[in-house]
Amino acid sequence: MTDIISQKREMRRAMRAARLDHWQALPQAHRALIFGRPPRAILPLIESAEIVGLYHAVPGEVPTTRYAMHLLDIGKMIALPWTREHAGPLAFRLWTGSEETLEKGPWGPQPHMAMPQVVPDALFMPLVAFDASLNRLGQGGGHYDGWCAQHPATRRIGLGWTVQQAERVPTDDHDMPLDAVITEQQVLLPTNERVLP
Ligand SMILES: Nc1nc2c(c(=O)[nH]1)N(C=O)[C@@H](CNc1ccc(C(=O)N[C@@H](CCC(=O)O)C(=O)O)cc1)CN2
Ligand SMILES: Nc1ncnc2c1ncn2[C@@H]1O[C@H](COP(=O)(O)OP(=O)(O)OP(=O)(O)O)[C@@H](O)[C@H]1O
Repeated sequence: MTDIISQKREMRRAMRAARLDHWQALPQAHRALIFGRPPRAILPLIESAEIVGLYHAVPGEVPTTRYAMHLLDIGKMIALPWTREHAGPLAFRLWTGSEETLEKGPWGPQPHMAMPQVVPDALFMPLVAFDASLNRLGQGGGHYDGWCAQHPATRRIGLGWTVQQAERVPTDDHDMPLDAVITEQQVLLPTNERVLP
């Protein structure tokens, strides 16, 4: 086991716990409201996108329900992660925005296999941890890493709570930095510019 792998494992453990604690402390009705719509600062990353990728949040993750509704309202198509099996590669399939059109997948609700597979032009990704250099730590399955490596033109936007910011996320050669991170307190951009959401 290389040092980076064990550092990532330890950071994942600590940050998953911090993420869940933070989420649990928020009143349920407030969680989704905090992330109402993508902040102005990231509009350049999504304005020309026809298809925007989101995710179906699990406990602890930043909720995406309001983003989904907003993106549909402004005429975007939205897509969600889809995998055939646990270890399977990640794909994206279109989503109508209705919970009823989702079915049970290996990792949770996902679009039906009959929905068209698409390549989102911009992708909102759940984070386990991030840092000021826009490095991302995910679940460790390599799902997003693999997909992003094959689709480098897709803009990568991380969603996380401020408590998930690390001093420095350990990185491998395959890790691709994000184009932006949105938290409940700020938007992090590559220039280290800090703006309010
Ligand atoms: N909401 C959501 N959807 C997603 C992801 C995600 O992180 N969040 N994914 C992101 O890739 C993909 C699914 N991959 C996942 C990989 C691992 C775990 C997970 O929960 N892992 C275990 C720990 C596994 C380990 O450390 O060995 C866990 O947290 O208990 C979840 C999803 C696609 N869909
Ligand atoms: N582009 C890639 N090509 C081949 N293997 C990769 C690639 N990206 C990641 N992997 C492999 O996937 C596994 C998980 O990588 P890593 O620990 O960086 O996960 P992560 O970024 O936290 O997770 P995820 O990408 O699922 O959000 C590692 O074994 C890594 O070698």
